[in-house]
Amino acid sequence: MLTMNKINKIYQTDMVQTHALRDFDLQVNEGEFIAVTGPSGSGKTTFLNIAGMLEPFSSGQYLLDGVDVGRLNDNQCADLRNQKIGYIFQGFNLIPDLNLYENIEVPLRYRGIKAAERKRRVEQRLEQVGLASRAKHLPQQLSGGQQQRVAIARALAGEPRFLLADEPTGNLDSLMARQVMELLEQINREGATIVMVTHDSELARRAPRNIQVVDGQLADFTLYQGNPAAAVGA
Ligand SMILES: Nc1ncnc2c1ncn2[C@@H]1O[C@H](COP(=O)(O)OP(=O)(O)OP(=O)(O)O)[C@@H](O)[C@H]1O
Repeated sequence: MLTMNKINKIYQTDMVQTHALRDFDLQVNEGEFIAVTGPSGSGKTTFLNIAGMLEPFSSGQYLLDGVDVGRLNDNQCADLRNQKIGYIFQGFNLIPDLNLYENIEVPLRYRGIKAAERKRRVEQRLEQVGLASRAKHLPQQLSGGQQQRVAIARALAGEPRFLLADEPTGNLDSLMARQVMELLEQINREGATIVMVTHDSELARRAPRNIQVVDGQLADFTLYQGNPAAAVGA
């Protein structure tokens, strides 16, 4: 589904150059659920943003379902992203003037989904994250954890085949974090491929595949649970 070959990302700011990803290689197969861990500043968010086509890379090749992302223009990138990718942002990215219902509905409008289907999806996802009674509330009227759940509902409403999540449980207590993890596991069983960045080692261990980013590269250590054969490339 996703193949990255020798991806490099260099940020240039004033006098400072940061090599955030170095010859980054990764293959993600359809239906996988991968947890990404690693030290702060090691490049996890950069990798996720590039995978989600939210920022360009400096060199290398990124194939998504066989499409060479580096050859697409901005509009083509946006189309592909809309079709295939859901993204749960670290900072929620909710629109402050819209209520919860509207926040979840916005990306569905962009995709041209009809009103009745939009209503069905928004209500289903609000229910699923336990916020159905808050549909008319504005984001500022919610706690950080509740806003995080809205951001998750918004990503899931798009029914993406490929879900990228940056610290989706970062603002949640441990009970809510487990519930979010169960939600992601359910979405994964329903067919979505998931890549989740997390600092929570307990949650990471629940994912069938763990990868670690260190200094902009995949660490040699890559732990596979439940499928030891995969660890040796079999
Ligand atoms: N927009 C940017 N401009 C310049 N440098 C950046 C930018 N974004 C990230 N970096 C740098 O790239 C490196 C990797 O950052 P990144 O956010 O990908 O790390 P991370 O592993 O997600 O960190 P954390 O776990 O703290 O969120 C860091 O050195 C960071 O300072």
